[in-house]
Amino acid sequence: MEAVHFGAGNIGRGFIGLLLYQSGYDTTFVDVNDEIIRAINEKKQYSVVLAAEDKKTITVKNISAINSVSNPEEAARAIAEADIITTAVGPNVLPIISKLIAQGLRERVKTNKQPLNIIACENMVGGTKLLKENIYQHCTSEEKAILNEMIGFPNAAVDRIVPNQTNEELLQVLVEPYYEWVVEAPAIKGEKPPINGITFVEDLTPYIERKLFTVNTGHAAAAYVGYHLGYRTIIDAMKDVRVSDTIQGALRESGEALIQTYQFDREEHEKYIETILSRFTNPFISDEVTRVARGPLRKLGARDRLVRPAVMYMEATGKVPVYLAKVIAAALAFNHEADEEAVQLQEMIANQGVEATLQEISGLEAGHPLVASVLQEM
Ligand SMILES: NC(=O)c1ccc[n+]([C@@H]2O[C@H](COP(=O)([O-])OP(=O)(O)OC[C@H]3O[C@@H](n4cnc5c(N)ncnc54)[C@H](O)[C@@H]3O)[C@@H](O)[C@H]2O)c1
Ligand SMILES: O=P(O)(O)OC[C@@H](O)[C@@H](O)[C@H](O)[C@H](O)CO
Repeated sequence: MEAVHFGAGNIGRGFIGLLLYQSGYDTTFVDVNDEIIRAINEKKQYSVVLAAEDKKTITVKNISAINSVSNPEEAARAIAEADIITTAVGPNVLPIISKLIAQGLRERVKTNKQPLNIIACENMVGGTKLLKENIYQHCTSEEKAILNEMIGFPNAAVDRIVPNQTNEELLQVLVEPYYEWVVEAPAIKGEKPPINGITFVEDLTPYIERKLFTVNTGHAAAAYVGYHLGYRTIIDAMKDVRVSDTIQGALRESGEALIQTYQFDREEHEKYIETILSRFTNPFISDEVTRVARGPLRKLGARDRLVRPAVMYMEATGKVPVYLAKVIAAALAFNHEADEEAVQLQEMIANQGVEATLQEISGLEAGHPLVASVLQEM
């Protein structure tokens, strides 16, 4: 079985690539980072180390890589022949890879009548849907009609903390032992992809929202408040009671919103929160706050981990969140110079003020009580 995976980064190598290998796939990574691409083609394997006491190491084999910028024809050919396509490139990159995928699918449908599934493994609601919409922008109505029959676009939720890597061996990747990959079954075309480790569900919405508004909301709280207080890593930030109190409060608020919206069992949800907090304090992982805080414009978006659970909380309880407002305020203050979105955010604030900036990024209308609550925390 042949897999094409876009993005040979942390999640690509440390999670999706590993599961594909363990399920019997030969994987072609498509990326733009020439150093990584050359290393994959030269070594033809890499190790995944589990961040736990025994540092269990798994060798991932049967891999190759293609540079989509210098060799798009070869990448399109791989897409044409693939049995599964996955991505872990970041939400902002999905529109960029869509033209190449459209080109590969166009070649594919001329000769290959097998159904194919494309799964975007990104931290967002509706990642594969967004990718599909972008692919379809490059297709004619006739092509779209054919793709509708042959290509499945299931949305997915992925969960595994994979920090930025600084290993002597370039391709080696350290990952937490925990993982969850949930895929929307009704959108699949043909047989379900035989990937060990995927949980197929009928309705993904509660799963992706529970993950994004608990794991990523809590993580963002640790990162933005931690950055503000001068911490470099998540684990160090978590030791500060001002950070841990804010996380607890933010997860109580997002938890209330999730429990009331999706009727999750309260006790089960509290256990889920505990598990997540223990993952943030895994002593074998050093995760930089700037990685977790990356892309504040995306993270302050209407459907992302801060504003959406805050609005859901207001809809569910009629109250304005306090802790989520604190985290949104800390996110607005994120000014890390190496982060393009942070630089852009600070320029927006300097030009038009905090209130107008928050409204523009989050889509909250003027006079929204959440805006006032955030401004109080600045
Ligand atoms: N790291 C985590 O803990 C984690 C966990 C769950 C989900 N995610 C999600 O997975 C996705 C990837 O995150 P990551 O941490 O692996 O990031 P990363 O930066 O480590 O990896 C992204 C990879 O995509 C490549 N890329 C960029 N532009 C490309 C293009 N045009 N074509 C092909 N490849 C391109 C980069 O070179 C890089 O290798 C994000 O959506 C993230 O939110 C990350
Ligand atoms: O990848 P982002 O930028 O959406 O979010 C940063 C982290 O919160 C994220 O990568 C987590 O480590 C991951 O979502 C855990 O499953």
